[in-house]
Amino acid sequence: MSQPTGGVHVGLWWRQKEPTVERDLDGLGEQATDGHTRLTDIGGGTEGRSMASIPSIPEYYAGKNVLITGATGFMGKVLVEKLLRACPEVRALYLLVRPKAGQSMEQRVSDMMTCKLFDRVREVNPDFHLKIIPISSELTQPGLAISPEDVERLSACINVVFHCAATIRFDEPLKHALQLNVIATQQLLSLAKQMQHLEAFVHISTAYANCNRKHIDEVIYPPPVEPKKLIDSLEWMDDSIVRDITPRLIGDRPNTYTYTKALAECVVQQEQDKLNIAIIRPSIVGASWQEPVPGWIDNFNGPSGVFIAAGKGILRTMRANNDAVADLVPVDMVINLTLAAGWYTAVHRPKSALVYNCTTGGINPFHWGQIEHHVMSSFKRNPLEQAFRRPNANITSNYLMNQYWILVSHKFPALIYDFVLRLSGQKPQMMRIFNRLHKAIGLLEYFSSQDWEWNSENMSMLMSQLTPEDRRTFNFDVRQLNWPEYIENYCIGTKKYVLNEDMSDIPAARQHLRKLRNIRYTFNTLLVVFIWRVFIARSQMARNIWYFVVSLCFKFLSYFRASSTITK
Ligand SMILES: CCCCCCCCCCCCCCCC(=O)SCCNC(=O)CCNC(=O)[C@H](O)C(C)(C)COP(=O)(O)OP(=O)(O)OC[C@H]1O[C@@H](n2cnc3c(N)ncnc32)[C@H](O)[C@@H]1OP(=O)(O)O
Ligand SMILES: NC(=O)C1=CN([C@@H]2O[C@H](COP(=O)(O)OP(=O)(O)OC[C@H]3O[C@@H](n4cnc5c(N)ncnc54)[C@H](OP(=O)(O)O)[C@@H]3O)[C@@H](O)[C@H]2O)C=CC1
Repeated sequence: MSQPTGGVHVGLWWRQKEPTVERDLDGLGEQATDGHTRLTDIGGGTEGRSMASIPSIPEYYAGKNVLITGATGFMGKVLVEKLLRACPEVRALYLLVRPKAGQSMEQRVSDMMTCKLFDRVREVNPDFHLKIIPISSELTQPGLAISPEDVERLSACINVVFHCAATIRFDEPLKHALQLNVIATQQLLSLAKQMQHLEAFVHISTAYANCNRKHIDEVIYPPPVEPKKLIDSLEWMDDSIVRDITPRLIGDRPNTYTYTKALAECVVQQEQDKLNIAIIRPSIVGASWQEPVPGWIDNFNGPSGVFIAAGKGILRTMRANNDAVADLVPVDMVINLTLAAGWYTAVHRPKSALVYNCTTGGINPFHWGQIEHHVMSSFKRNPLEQAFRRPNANITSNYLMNQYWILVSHKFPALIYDFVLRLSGQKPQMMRIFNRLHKAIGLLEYFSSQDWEWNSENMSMLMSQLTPEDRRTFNFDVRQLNWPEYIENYCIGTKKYVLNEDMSDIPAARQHLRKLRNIRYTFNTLLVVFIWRVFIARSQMARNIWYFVVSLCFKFLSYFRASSTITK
């Protein structure tokens, strides 16, 4: 297994080309209607082209057929919505979707379109669903399980591919993660090579694909192992052997997710001579910043589950470094950058794949300690319904301290709660919830306990290439993020969109927190009295101290009463 050494500096291409790419904003008006036809005729690179022929982003996507994988996922949905809303002239979106949980792929797509996320686009264009064409596909199957007719159809019409699908589970067995994150990517690239009018292939990776490095440039690093060799070797091994050798294979990466995403980048890079490729590497993708609504989020992944568990008062302690940068990036910014990168790749046709580290830490840093503070105060202002305890989570980098608080603040209350449930004839559940929570946060701690430095020059370069109008519509300027406001909206978003709680119930939720506070005070008082009673029953010294304190209090009281009578 070869260890990553240097990197292939594909990110430098733009710096050589930059002086030639100036925009003639006056020329753009002319392009609005026919920009796309001209672009499909361009043969490689922007050299020698009239600056006036560069369309804006919506102009570019006008009339285009776009293929999207992972459209039913968190980021895929935001991508579909934004494309439909900000590029209303896009011709069609072909979504590769699989049937799931007893639902056909058509049913899943039509359910997706009724979701709140699409309210804004529905207002502007109630018929937006006519532009969505679901294609049945199971990415883990040979040929992606796309029918020959669909392959023909896609080959004939697709102009841009966005590959978002992946398994993002940290505990995914290596064989499955490899199948979906690497082999499916390989198969999609083969399909892309058959597409006669393909202008850009955008692959969504992760900023943590190379988390075994502290400084990460916008380059594709040599893979930990040649993907083809690994695929061939794992093919004949049974699952238990693969499970046994997984830790050796992933080496200094924390999980199969980051490992297979690194391999996928290598697979994508191998095609860079034949296709126009962009690789987007977001860090920790969080709720939306502004669009389509602030705070939109629909899952428990990454920090969202942690915030919810803290807001419900379940999570009281977690291992994280207060001073480490929390590299969160809002989903709408990631999607804006993705669409802009698709445009740039198709219009400028870089000679090799460009990598965009889509991160915030280097430009507008915020730390886990600050996140903890703002999450807690936000949930105190806007509490979640039926909290288990008052929100009060603390992060610590000290292992022993964390174990102590797990015992005192997680396991002990869970035992008491389950005991009460048992007494009332119900099934105990709290310990089970805590065990799952501990598993989840155990998998996240790697990312919250250290920080990384990402170079994000390509992101800045891309921004400099946009017209002022596109910069507003496809805003990914992370300097504009106001973190406290963003975190507040994020917490409210988890309440509204993940837990489906009504904002009008906040007074009742506050009342519930007050009740919990009173229960806690009463419980603590009873506990102190109980311990003290046990103590003074057994020790003469404790009794002496007790009488001394009581007589002291009595003397003070008499003194204040006497002095207040004199002053009257
Ligand atoms: C105030 C403090 C501030 C400090 C705050 C620090 C935050 C520090 C974040 C770092 C974050 C790094 C992120 C790296 C950046 C990427 O590269 S992004 C990719 C991120 N990927 C993930 O986050 C996936 C992680 N999740 C997993 O691997 C798996 O879900 C887990 C955690 C192993 C759990 O597996 P499982 O026990 O099999 O559970 P799973 O089937 O996933 O879910 C079962 C149910 O529990 C729910 N659930 C899942 N997770 C949770 C959860 N965490 N809570 C509650 N319910 C949950 C599911 O929705 C599901 O519900 P149903 O559909 O059954 O109704
Ligand atoms: N979320 C994050 O914080 C980050 C995500 N990323 C990357 O962004 C991309 C999108 O992530 P995100 O939206 O959060 O992930 P989700 O888990 O929300 O979505 C994954 C998508 O992939 C699809 N998919 C999974 N397996 C298959 C399959 N066998 N056949 C067909 N489709 C399948 C899912 O479809 P289905 O609905 O059928 O399951 C779903 O649409 C991924 O590549 C991820 O690595 C990168 C950095 C951070």
